Amino acid sequence: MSDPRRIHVIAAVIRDGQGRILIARRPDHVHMGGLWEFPGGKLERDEARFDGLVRELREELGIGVTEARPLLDIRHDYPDKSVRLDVWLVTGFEGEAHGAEGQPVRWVSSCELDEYEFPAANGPIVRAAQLPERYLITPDVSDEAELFAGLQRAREAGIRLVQLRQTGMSAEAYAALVERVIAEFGDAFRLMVKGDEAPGWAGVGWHLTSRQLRELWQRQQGRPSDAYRGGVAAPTGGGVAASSVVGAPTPGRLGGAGGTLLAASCHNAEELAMAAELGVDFVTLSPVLPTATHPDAQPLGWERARELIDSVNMPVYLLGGMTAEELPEAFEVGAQGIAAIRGLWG
Ligand SMILES: Nc1nc2c([nH]c(=O)n2[C@H]2C[C@H](O)[C@@H](COP(=O)(O)OP(=O)(O)OP(=O)(O)O)O2)c(=O)[nH]1
Ligand SMILES: [Mg+2]
Repeated sequence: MSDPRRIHVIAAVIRDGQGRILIARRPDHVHMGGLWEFPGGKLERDEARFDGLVRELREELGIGVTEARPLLDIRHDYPDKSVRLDVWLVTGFEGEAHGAEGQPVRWVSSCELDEYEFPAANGPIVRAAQLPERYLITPDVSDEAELFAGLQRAREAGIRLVQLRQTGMSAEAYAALVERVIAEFGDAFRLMVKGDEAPGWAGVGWHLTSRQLRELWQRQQGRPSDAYRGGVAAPTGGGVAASSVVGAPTPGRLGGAGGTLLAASCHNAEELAMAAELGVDFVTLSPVLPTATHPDAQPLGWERARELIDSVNMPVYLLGGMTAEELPEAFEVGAQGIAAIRGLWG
């Protein structure tokens, strides 16, 4: 991050009250010209990050930022220049956004982001813009009615990303349960499932255990990308769609294809590096704080979590002792948000 040749760029995912996101088209003659982007530009010498954000959005869109927080901080090396893309989520602003420098701008839904061509570095930014701040992992419950009641409460609480985690079930019983959840909740959730192979339901994502991550990473060495995504059906639309960023580096990439999310559970730098190489859409990192379910595990703590998040270019959900109260701190260390079982099970 301290490399003086790396250009520090502030970019903004601006979200309006209807959840639409503003994108702008870069002029033809500039670096990455003609591609769509999240508005922003180079931080000036000795300028604070938030001040740079405010200045850029005033210059480029004629708006005054009133509410914003860090969303994702990534590094990318283009052949001709290296950038740090310091991306903020802007949820409050004054004025009407317009292309103040004559550039075309467009408000689009998070799914529609997939239809636009962005610079190669933007894959994880598009994903971060599409993913919510809370990731619910379902607890083991004694009966299905309890599970469905909890999912209903989660839907009412605005939770949109859910991992159906039911341990001690046969693969067949689990698959039948997934189908009942899809039938009941449809597009209300972006559903992530566990299992030994990529799920075959349209739009349902696959959350790898760290053991599966390692195995897939080992098998993937020297293999063409997408070798393990066979059987994943085409997206139905709705919910958070994974994007296919044209021009993105594809080696080893598994995530995103066909609108299906790929995620992995990580606990250390090595697992994060494997997840990054596989090109997963997002990860959970745990345990951040001590938890009742894993009393023996050594928690990472906030500062180690910050360092680990800093080392990768993808959205990270912090897991382990998290509740909605920890969200501000999670954002502060650079996380996408929090993942939790009990902490989000209202
Ligand atoms: N603003 C923005 N820049 C991006 C994105 N993705 C991406 O790779 N970049 C790169 C392209 C450029 O090399 C750099 C941003 O520089 P810029 O040309 O927008 O800088 P600026 O607004 O300050 O303009 P200027 O000083 O060159 O006139 O970051 C993105 O989504 N938004
Ligand atoms: Mg700019």
